[in-house]
Amino acid sequence: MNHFEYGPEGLACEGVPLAKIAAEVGTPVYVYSRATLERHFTVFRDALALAGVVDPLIAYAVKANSNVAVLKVLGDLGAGADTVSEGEIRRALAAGIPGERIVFSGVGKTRREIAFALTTGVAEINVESEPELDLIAQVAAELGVKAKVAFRVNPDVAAGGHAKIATGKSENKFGVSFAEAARLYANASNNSSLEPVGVACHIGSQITDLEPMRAAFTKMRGLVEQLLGEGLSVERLDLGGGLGVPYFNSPEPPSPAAFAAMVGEVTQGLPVTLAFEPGRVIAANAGVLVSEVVHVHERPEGRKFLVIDAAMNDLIRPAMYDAFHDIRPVIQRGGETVYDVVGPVCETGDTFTRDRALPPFTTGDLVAFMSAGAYGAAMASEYNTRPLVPEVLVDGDRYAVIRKRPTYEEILARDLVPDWV
Ligand SMILES: Cc1ncc(COP(=O)(O)O)c(C=O)c1O
Ligand SMILES: N[C@@H](CCCC[NH3+])C(=O)O
Repeated sequence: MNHFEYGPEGLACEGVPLAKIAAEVGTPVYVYSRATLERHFTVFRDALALAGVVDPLIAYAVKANSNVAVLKVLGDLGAGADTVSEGEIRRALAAGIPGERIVFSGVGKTRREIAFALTTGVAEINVESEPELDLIAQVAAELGVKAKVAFRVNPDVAAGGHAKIATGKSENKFGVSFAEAARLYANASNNSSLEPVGVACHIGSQITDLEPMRAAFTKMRGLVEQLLGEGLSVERLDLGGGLGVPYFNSPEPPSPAAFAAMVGEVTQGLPVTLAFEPGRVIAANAGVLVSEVVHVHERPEGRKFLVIDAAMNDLIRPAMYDAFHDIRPVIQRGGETVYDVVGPVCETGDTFTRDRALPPFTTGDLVAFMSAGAYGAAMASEYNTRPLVPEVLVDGDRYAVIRKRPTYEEILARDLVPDWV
């Protein structure tokens, strides 16, 4: 079931034409389908259940799309939250996701963030290095609490995909080395301020091949068995996120069912519960970015630029990772023209695509960037003082603005000019 389909009024999200949202909210605007978010989460959850994974913690990776309304849709279905900052923990809590379903990851958690996480009773703080373990123990001792920690282990497995988002090799900054994990786990078990609850791994994002995951998870299984064999208590194995999604021209990723079957095989009989941190697979294809054509600029040398009102600050994935997003006309039409699609920001990198065959456009036409629900709005900025792009959630025939576009007054009020300037 696809919730972004053409109807009589052009491309629609569920029952709401994107042209209607663009007219009422303005462009650029992110539009998300509640039904798709729910379907992606339940497909992931049901696939795990079918593969025999009992009672997993599915901690949605908040970084993919951190709007509180989106978190609430997922939280209401039982999702937990994988977070990487105090801000993300606060968002998850605001969406009603309880501390016991929150995982706190990240290589540079500060003293303040650790203290905040401990007071909210998160399910596990994923420890990424030995100095961090020491800091967590110190903060927990000061607060008089026992910190539940899991060790994020770097399995030294290459996951393929873009180098900027690979995390599972020992040259990357993430996680403690596989060789150190057992020693650190044992040390933590002897520290009265720490309660080691498990081990975790996450080898990268937009992974389209199950084999590196299988290799990493098999190593993690070995580690759990080793720890249990040493008489240590291990409750949870967190297998991270990273499952890829179809971006139209990309290699077809494994389905959640194939992923879950592989997980079921690798972890069969292991006496621990499993946790997962899926982000993109839940949110990417639940959202689009709608933008309006500002000009069509044709050079005498032949290149045609489609200048639109969205820019790299609104959707940075093409500029940052050379990512491909399918671009569709909101109103279908025939014919084909080859365009470079660019935004108004003064950087050559503000190019969404080059030499893309699209239907012919004129000023005022609307385009939709597909698969933009993950790492779209969440990575947006106000570069060039372009107001942060608004977000809309569609539910059947109705929609709500779930993040409003800031006014220029609000933007300017954040800058404080001291009286000595
Ligand atoms: C620790 C951790 N967990 C989960 C995720 C979510 O990844 P994805 O959106 O690829 O599922 C990431 C980002 O790659 C991450 O760094
Ligand atoms: N932001 C990246 C993914 C990074 C994953 C975060 N660990 C993207 O858009 O593809």
